[in-house]
Amino acid sequence: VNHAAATGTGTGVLGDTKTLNTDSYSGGYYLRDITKPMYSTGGKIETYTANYGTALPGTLLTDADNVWTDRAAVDAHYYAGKTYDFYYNKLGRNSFDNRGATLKSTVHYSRNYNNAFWNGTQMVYGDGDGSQFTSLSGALDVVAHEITHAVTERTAGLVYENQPGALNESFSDVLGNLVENKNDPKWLLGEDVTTPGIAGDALRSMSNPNEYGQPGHMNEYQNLPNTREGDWGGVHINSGIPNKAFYNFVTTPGITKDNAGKIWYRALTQYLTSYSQFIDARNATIQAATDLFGANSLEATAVANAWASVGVG
Ligand SMILES: CCC(=O)Oc1c(C)cccc1C(=O)O
Ligand SMILES: [Zn+2]
Repeated sequence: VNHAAATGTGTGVLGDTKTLNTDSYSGGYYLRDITKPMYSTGGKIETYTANYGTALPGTLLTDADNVWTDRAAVDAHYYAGKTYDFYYNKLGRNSFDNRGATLKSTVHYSRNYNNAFWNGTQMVYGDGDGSQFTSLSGALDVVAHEITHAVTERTAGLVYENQPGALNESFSDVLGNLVENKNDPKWLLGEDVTTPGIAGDALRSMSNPNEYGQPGHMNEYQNLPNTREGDWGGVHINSGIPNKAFYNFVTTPGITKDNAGKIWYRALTQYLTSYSQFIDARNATIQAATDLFGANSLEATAVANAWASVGVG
C-alpha cells in the first residue's frame, strides 16, 4: 500500500489534545506528516524516539490506532509542523534549507536531560529532570528556537561564540517567540516547560533580560571565556542585549509582529555572516527595514532607536 495522509489525535506534554498529521502506511500509522508543500520534493516531518538512549535518530514512532499517547512526541511533531507553516506562509521559506528538507525530531533523548538542540541534521529533545524542565518539546517557542538554529546555520552561519554566537541565540529566541505568537507581554522563552513545579517563571525574558541573569545593555556585556564552561563567551547570556533591542523595536507603537519578523528574517538571511558583531546586526536590521519599508519609514527609524537604547550604534 502506498503512503496516505491520515489525521490522528494525540495528547501533548501539558495534557492538551491535538490533531496530528500522520501517515497510514503498510497497515500502521507513522508519526510522519506528508501534507506540507515540502512533500512535492519528498520532504516530510518525521518524529522519532531515542528510547532514553543517545543513538540518533532512534526509532520512527508508529501507532496501531492513530491515537497518540507519547506526549513529548506529539508536541515535537505538532510544533515542528507549526514552525514549518510559519516559515513557509509568513517568510516564504520552505523548511530550514529553503529546499523542502525533511524536518526530523527525536524525543526521549537520554535521561533527565535538561536540554534541546539542533545537531546539524535534526532536532533533539530531552525530557528534563522533572524539576528544572519537563519534556522540552512541550513548548512551541523551544521547538521554533531549535529549528531557527538550523535556518541560521544554513544562512548567516553565525559562529556559536562571543557576539556572533549571542546573535545566533537571539535570532532563535526572536523567531521562537514570533512563531509561538502568544499574547505574552513579557516575551518570555521556555515558560511552558521550565520548572513545572513553579508557575510564572521562564528560561529567559526578552522584555527584562536581567530577570534571568542576562544583560539588557552593552554596559552590562559579560566578557566570558570562549569555553564550554564560559557558555562559549556567554552566547546564552549576552543574547539578552539583541533580545532587548528586538523587544524595544516590536513594542514600538505602529510596529507589527509580522513586519518585525520580516525585517529580522531579511537581516539574518541577506546581510549577516559568520562573524557579524552586534553593530553589524544593527546595520543589517536598519538596511532590511529600509529595503522593505523605506529609509524614512517608522520601521527604519524604530530599528535604529531600538539598538541605540541598548547601547549599540
Ligand atoms: C529556548 C530553547 C533553548 O534555549 O534550548 C536550550 C536549552 C534548553 C539548553 C541549552 C541550550 C539550548 C539552546 O537551544 O540554545
Ligand atoms: Zn539556542
